[in-house]
Amino acid sequence: MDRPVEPGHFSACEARLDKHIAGLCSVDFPVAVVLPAGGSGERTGLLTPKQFCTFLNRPLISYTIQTFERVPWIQSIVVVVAKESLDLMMDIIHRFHHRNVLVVHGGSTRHRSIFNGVRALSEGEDGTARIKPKVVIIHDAVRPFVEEDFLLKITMAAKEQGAAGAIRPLVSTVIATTLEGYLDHSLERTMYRASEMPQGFIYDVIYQAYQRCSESDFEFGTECLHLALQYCGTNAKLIEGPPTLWKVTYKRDLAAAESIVKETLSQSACVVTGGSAQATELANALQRSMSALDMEVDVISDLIGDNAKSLSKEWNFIQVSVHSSCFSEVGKTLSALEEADRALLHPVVIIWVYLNVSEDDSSANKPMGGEPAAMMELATRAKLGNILVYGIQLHHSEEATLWGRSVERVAQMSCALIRDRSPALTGQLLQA
Ligand SMILES: Nc1ccn([C@@H]2O[C@H](COP(=O)(O)OP(=O)(O)OP(=O)(O)O)[C@@H](O)[C@H]2O)c(=O)n1
Ligand SMILES: O=P(O)(O)OC[C@@H](O)[C@@H](O)[C@@H](O)CO
Repeated sequence: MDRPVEPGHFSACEARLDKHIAGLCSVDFPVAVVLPAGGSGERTGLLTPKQFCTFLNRPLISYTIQTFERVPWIQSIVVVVAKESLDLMMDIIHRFHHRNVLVVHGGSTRHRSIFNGVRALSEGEDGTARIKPKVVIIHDAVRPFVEEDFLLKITMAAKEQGAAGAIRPLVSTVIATTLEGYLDHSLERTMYRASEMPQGFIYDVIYQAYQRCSESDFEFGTECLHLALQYCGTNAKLIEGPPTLWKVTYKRDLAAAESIVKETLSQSACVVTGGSAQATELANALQRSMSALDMEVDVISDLIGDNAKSLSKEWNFIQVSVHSSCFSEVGKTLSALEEADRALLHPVVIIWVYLNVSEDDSSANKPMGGEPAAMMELATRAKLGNILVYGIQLHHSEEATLWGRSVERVAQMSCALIRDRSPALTGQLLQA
């Protein structure tokens, strides 16, 4: 059953098409994507199909959809899911504000699912005709890491050749076995490549290939490029892709995918000083220490005016406070991030660094302004909005060596909190 996601679906597509005509994109013909996501993910050993397994509070398929949504010359995305997952898929589209996505139900095999998706691009369930794309990209929904420039290569090659596919070198030798389970012979590895995704096709090529292929193809086949050659005489252009094209197949691949996303979120941080001299001194010292830890740090006084642009491009904020009533400063950053809906797709980190500048050493380890309970309350509210708030307290020292060590500890703790993004430590008051 087709589930048009929202009114204006095709008008949004036409708007994107206008962008092509305006020459703002290098692709001047309609392109659509089919994401087969109707499998059960048996090889993960998990009850939840891998495309719906979550990491960093989002299901795997949402990362893949987001990847394609960011490509301006792709008009629409068809997601093919099992009938029992239709409602879950609609909920994911709604929760993460995915647009230009059409959901159709899959089949008992990958080829059947893909054909359902391809067909939906030219005909509605009630048989009404739809504006079919010139090129259709087919990409497994469990391959979240694909770059726009490679998609462009595949798309342009498909337009020229009729079909194109991503390949990768084999990492293990392929051998032929006897019926008794012994080695028959090994294949010359340099003669072979692994067929990956994305693949691209002139729409009519893949549509006709599926119309002509056999039941055996539908039941046992795994290669769309083969169908194009076998049934349409279209020989695909093969393009070696980057190593990021791998497919989530086993449970460990989900952990690998989470690690890659965390790494992309942890490249930089923005230190907000509030303008005080001591906070700025600490921020500049942190910038030096954290850059030595491969974290690029920007230092600003506040998040208003021109500085507000940091809210829409940064995933990590370090708020340095020297006043006892410091919650209000973190509260302001929190409200600005919530207002910008910044944490919709990825968790945002706020590290609240309380620099105790009092001369009285006895106050060195007293809790920062306000009670830790208030800190925990603020962090608990923030976590509901996918914003992770951590606290670090340090005492300002005039003694250079002591001060240097404190700054280094804050830098290391901040990098660790940003890179790990653990919900478990939110609201904690750590001592540097
Ligand atoms: N009937 C099917 C089977 C698979 N797929 C999709 O095809 C892609 C690649 O297939 P694969 O990695 O084999 O996924 P599963 O079939 O789910 O995995 P398994 O073989 O471990 O069950 C996945 O996005 C999967 O959801 C599909 O749309 N319809
Ligand atoms: O074989 P699986 O069902 O694990 O996954 C599908 C893959 O085979 C497929 O994505 C590529 O080989 C390209 O055709």
